[in-house]
Amino acid sequence: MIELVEAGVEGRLEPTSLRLAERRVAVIGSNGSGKSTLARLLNGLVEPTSGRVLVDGLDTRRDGREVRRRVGFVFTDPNAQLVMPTVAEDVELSLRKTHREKASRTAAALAVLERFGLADLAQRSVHALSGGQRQLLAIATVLATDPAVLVADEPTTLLDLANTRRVGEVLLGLEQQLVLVTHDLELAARCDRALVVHAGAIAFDGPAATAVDRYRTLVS
Ligand SMILES: Nc1ncnc2c1ncn2[C@@H]1O[C@H](COP(=O)(O)OP(=O)(O)OP(=O)(O)O)[C@@H](O)[C@H]1O
Repeated sequence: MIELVEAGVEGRLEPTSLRLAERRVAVIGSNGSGKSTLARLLNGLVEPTSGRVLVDGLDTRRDGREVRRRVGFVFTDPNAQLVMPTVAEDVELSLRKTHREKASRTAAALAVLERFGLADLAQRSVHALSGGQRQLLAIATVLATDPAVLVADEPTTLLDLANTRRVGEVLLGLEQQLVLVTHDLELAARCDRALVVHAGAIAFDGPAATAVDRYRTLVS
C-alpha cells in the first residue's frame, strides 16, 4: 500500500494526500503538470519537501533502499536502465543479489526472458533490439527483482502503435500493482483508477473513464 500524507515537492507538486490500493492506477495530465514528480515520489527517486510518502508503512526518505526493493521504476527511455552488453547480462545484473551463483542466475534470467518473449534475443546486443523489445527488456529487468509495485513513467511514449499495444498489454496484465504515467488515454481508461494532475495538483481522482473525460474537458 502506497500512501501520500500531505506530500508535496516545492514548486512542482502541492501537498497531496492519497492512498493507492488498486491494482492498476493511471496518472494523466499535461506536460509539466507534475506527473513525473508524483511518480518519482512513490519510490523515493524524488523526496517530498513537505509531508511523507509511505510504502507499506516505510518512509521513502528514511527507508529508501527498502522502498526501492518494493517499488520498481521503469523510465520512458529504456536506455536509461539498460547498461550491459547483452540482453541476458542485463537481466542477470538485476538478479545479482537474489542469485549469487552464476548458473542459477543464468537460468533465472532465461526464465524471465521467456516470460516476456525475449528468450531468442538473450545473446543479442541491447543496441540491436527494436524500441519495443528494448522497453520490454527494461520492464523485465525491473520485474526480475520481484517488486510489489511497478511505477512506469510514460513507458510507451517512444514506441510505435504495435509496440505501444504490446507493452501496454504486458503492463496491464501484470499481477503486481501498476502505477502508470501515460499520455495514452486508451491505456489509461483501462486502469482501475486514474489521477488527473493539473498545474501541480490532483485535479481529479476516480474511475479511469471519468478521469479521461475530465482531462479532455480541462484541456479543451
Ligand atoms: N529536477 C527538477 N528540478 C526543478 N524543477 C523540476 C524538476 N523536474 C521537473 N521540474 C518542474 O516541475 C514541474 C512538473 O514537472 P514534471 O516532470 O513532474 O511534469 P510532467 O507532468 O511529468 O511533465 P511531462 O508530461 O512533460 O513529462 C515542471 O514545471 C518542471 O519544470
